[in-house]
Amino acid sequence: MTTKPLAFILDLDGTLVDTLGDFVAVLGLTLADLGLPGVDRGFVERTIGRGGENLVRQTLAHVGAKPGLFDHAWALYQEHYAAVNGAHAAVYPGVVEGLELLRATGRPLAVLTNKPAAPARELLRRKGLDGYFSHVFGGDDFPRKKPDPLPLLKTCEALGQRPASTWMIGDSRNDAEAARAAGCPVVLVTYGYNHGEDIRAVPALRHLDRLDEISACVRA
Ligand SMILES: O=C(O)COP(=O)(O)O
Ligand SMILES: [Mg+2]
Repeated sequence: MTTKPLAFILDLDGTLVDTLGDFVAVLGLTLADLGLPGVDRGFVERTIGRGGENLVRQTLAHVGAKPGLFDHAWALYQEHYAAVNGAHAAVYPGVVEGLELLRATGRPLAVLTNKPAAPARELLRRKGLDGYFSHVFGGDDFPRKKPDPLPLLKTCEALGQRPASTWMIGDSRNDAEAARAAGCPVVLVTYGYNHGEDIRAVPALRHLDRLDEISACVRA
């Protein structure tokens, strides 16, 4: 039996906000600066979710860049990301309604993303979502990122709740693996990015097509 949720941790990219367009634009600008060929949207969609550094590394390898370019590429990427952040991104349908439902439970909500904390907080602010969360943690707030359980355990600690009572809501097996290892029940949304694989194959308490379908889980 799953314990009643006393707190919620939500992923950002692919769960709250569709940021694929931002990643595509930022990588395009970064690669153009480096005189390298661009990458297609499908590649970006399959590769996001493990943090920006991983995305830049995978992209450089994908386009056959010479070794040793990472530091320069990462600096350019971060500069472009700060400028573009949110311009090609949209809050998914059902997210505001879902956050309202979660807020109405009176339980605290946190964001835990692999995106660095500064652009994550700025994106939430630009999209009007920042008011829902007591804590926002990014990929650079802890020594390890999801799918490692450490960031989830630290977020539970900050929320003052045991992992068994803290639900993780995410869009990828990264979130599910981190949650399982931390001991948090997991709910998965079906509309995000899951490394090109069907998220329904990943075990979860529930798979939601919209975040506001969470009402069926929290009402009981
Ligand atoms: O990889 C990223 O930058 C963000 O990923 P997440 O918000 O889905 O954790
Ligand atoms: Mg995600």
